[in-house]
Amino acid sequence: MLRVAVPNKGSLSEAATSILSEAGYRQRRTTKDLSLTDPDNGVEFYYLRPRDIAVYVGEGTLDVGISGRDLVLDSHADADTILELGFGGSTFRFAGRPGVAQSVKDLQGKRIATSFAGILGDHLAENGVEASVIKLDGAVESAVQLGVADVIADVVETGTTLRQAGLEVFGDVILKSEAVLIRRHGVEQPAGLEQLVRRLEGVLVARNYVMMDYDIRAEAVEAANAVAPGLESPTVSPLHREGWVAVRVMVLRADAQRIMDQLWEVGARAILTTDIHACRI
Ligand SMILES: Nc1ncnc2c1ncn2[C@@H]1O[C@H](COP(=O)(O)OP(=O)(O)OP(=O)(O)O)[C@@H](O)[C@H]1O
Ligand SMILES: O=P(O)(O)OC[C@H]1O[C@H](OP(=O)(O)OP(=O)(O)O)[C@H](O)[C@@H]1O
Ligand SMILES: [Mg+2]
Repeated sequence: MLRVAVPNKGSLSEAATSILSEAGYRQRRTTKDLSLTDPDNGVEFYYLRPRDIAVYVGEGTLDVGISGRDLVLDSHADADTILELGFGGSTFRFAGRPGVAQSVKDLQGKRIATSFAGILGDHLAENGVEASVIKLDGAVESAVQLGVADVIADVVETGTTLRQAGLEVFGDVILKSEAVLIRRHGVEQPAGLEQLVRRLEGVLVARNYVMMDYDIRAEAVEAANAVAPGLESPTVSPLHREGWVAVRVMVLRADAQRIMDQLWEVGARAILTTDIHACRI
């Protein structure tokens, strides 16, 4: 059986369970369950902290897992990203009281609080900066006010927590993160992984794309294809009405309205978009 690690708590937990359910896998009913077997799909799920998932997968104890890119890099786990999952997006950034520093270069000799000592240490070393790293478990934003650190390096999503603590980001984004599916580096592909990846890719496509149908005069099809070329090639079918065809094409959900406008401009009519429920590309 394929052994899959799933975040049990925190920001990634709910979205990880939803994407697996959408991909047709059984998921645990209560948050107290530590593991769950899905015999029909040949998969065992283990519910663990996402920081620990990087370690289990890196050690080869579990075949694959869902974690955050930042957590994987922070733990220096021997794991590769197989698939970016499109949720749990965040940035990892420096922040401090207004004016305290402009960039990482200003941090020589400073005290920096963080829960990501691995990423911070790597970043300081890359920039040739020596600073003292104060390792905290959470609520890092309070470290400045409470006087244990001069600045912090922390996960920033909306920036609300920073603002509440009277802090501002400074310097470049250290890392952009999102939830990722990981497996141990350099081992043979475990049985069942290909199916899991294909199913998850199917969910991502169904989430990110819509199906667009329209009617157009045959001579305008090329112009319409230039606007919406589809993933491979649009399906063009004859219509009963002479000189007209029906076209079916997948487009990015985020671009759908703009593409409908442009298709209309080149002569498309009866333009419809529909959700894709599930797919294999
Ligand atoms: N707003 C957010 N806050 C924290 N982590 C976030 C946020 N958005 C996305 N993430 C990502 O979630 C992962 C952290 O998950 P984890 O469960 O360890 O912490 P958490 O969500 O802060 O949970 P906890 O409540 O235990 O602090 C990281 O990959 C991080 O980048
Ligand atoms: O930019 P924002 O949208 O405010 O989100 C970022 C904050 O959310 C997380 O904290 P969490 O609530 O997980 O608490 P923690 O610091 O104790 O982990 C993270 O550590 C930041 O503090
Ligand atoms: Mg947290």
